[in-house]
Amino acid sequence: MARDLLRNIIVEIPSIPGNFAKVATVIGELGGEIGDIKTIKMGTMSTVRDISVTCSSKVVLEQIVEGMKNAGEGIDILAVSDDVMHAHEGGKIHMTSRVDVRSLADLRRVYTPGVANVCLEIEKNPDKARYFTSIGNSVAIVTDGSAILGLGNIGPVAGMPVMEGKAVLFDQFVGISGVPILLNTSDPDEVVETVKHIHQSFGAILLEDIGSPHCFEIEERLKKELQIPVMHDDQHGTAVVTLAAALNACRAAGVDLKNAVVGQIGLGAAGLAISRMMMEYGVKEMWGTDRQEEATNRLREYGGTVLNSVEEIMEKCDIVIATTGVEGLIKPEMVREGQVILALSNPNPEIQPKEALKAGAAYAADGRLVNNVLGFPGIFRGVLNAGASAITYPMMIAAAEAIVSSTKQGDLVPHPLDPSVHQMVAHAVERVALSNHS
Ligand SMILES: NC(=O)C1=CN([C@@H]2O[C@H](COP(=O)(O)OP(=O)(O)OC[C@H]3O[C@@H](n4cnc5c(N)ncnc54)[C@H](O)[C@@H]3O)[C@@H](O)[C@H]2O)C=CC1
Ligand SMILES: CC(=O)C(=O)O
Ligand SMILES: [Mg+2]
Repeated sequence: MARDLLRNIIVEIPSIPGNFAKVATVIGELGGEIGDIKTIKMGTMSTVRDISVTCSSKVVLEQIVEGMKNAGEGIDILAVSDDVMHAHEGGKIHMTSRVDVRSLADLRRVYTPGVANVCLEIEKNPDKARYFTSIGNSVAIVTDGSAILGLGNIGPVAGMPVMEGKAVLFDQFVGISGVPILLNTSDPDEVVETVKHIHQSFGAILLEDIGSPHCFEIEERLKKELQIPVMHDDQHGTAVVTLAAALNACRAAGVDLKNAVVGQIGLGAAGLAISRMMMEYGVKEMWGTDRQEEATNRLREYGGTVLNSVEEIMEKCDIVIATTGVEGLIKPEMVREGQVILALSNPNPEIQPKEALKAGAAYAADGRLVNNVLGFPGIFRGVLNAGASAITYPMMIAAAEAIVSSTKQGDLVPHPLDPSVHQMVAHAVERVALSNHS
């Protein structure tokens, strides 16, 4: 069952050994999953803790809160807060200046008249914009809102929290300024024209949550027509991280990914790119299914094999990847002993990893774990550092291998908050980009 309701429960617990364990047990027994626990006050009589809890519904949440209150004498619930909505109040990003203006001399240096000399220098030598402006460190995060996570075509404004989220990750993980651009058109001609008109403000373009099939034409045309890197993250960022997860699973099982039978359920933006990446890496048996014929035709065009149903993929493949946006599409009885199941749809996977493991899978993960956050920050840092004009398959495979080398033994992927993974990806991509120049 999906546990996508996240709340923070602030609880005061009398300082008696074993009291916290009672509270934690009640949460688990009533279907809640404990995330972060912060100690707000440690007193002699009582301790106040902020416990983040995910559960499946408001009814379950009420039962958990009631159960916690009754877990022991003196236990008091001080507040139940919606931390997620709270974190979004006022938006998550803000443009700030890198220089202080404290004196008239500062003003004249960073603005008029001083700035004019810099403008003329760039006019004489446009390449200098990379050094004297923020352009070379800025990436446009472009969406039309047509495939926001697995929520469907909810429009670009409703998708803004996702774009702001990507901008936060760019900033915090690799120091890139990500600028959301919301387009009120999905027409490929209009999207391409608009991005072409604004691209000079940026060092690269990240396309996000643009649905299939129009995402394919948009990305291909922009890649051809612009001299800066363009990447649709749902396609290639996801493919890089999925390749890394599959390589790690195979490494642990002692098999060669190239000889494994890989099945892809859902051949939209993410699924087709994952299949292409697997074949590019050398996977010989790449099988896929989709409810839309035009999607399966595309897999055939790239050299993959089409199967007729989700059941058939589950029956025949060693590694199964799902990117359909359909919660619960994979039933536990379809899982085969020893299979690797990557159910990557957000916000809710095709099968919960715990259910898949219980049904016999050797490894299982969802889209929270195997997520393009492990790829896109380092990939863009790498190409911006190198001044590259495109993101290529060799760069993406190097990025996947860097993710593999950053993974601790026994894990499928590294922790996204481990800063070294983003640095490793960036270095790997930059190295390949620079070797292409020489
Ligand atoms: N974990 C991660 O890093 C990422 C996860 N995703 C997730 O993948 C999902 C799909 O995203 P996109 O590929 O961008 O969307 P999309 O709309 O381009 O593709 C979805 C595909 O699934 C197919 N599909 C839907 N129901 C199906 C069914 N019952 N059987 C077979 N095929 C079916 C559709 O026909 C379509 O081709 C979303 O939930 C998204 O959150 C996407 C990108 C990254
Ligand atoms: C992670 C992501 O990009 C998605 O689910 O669409
Ligand atoms: Mg996305």
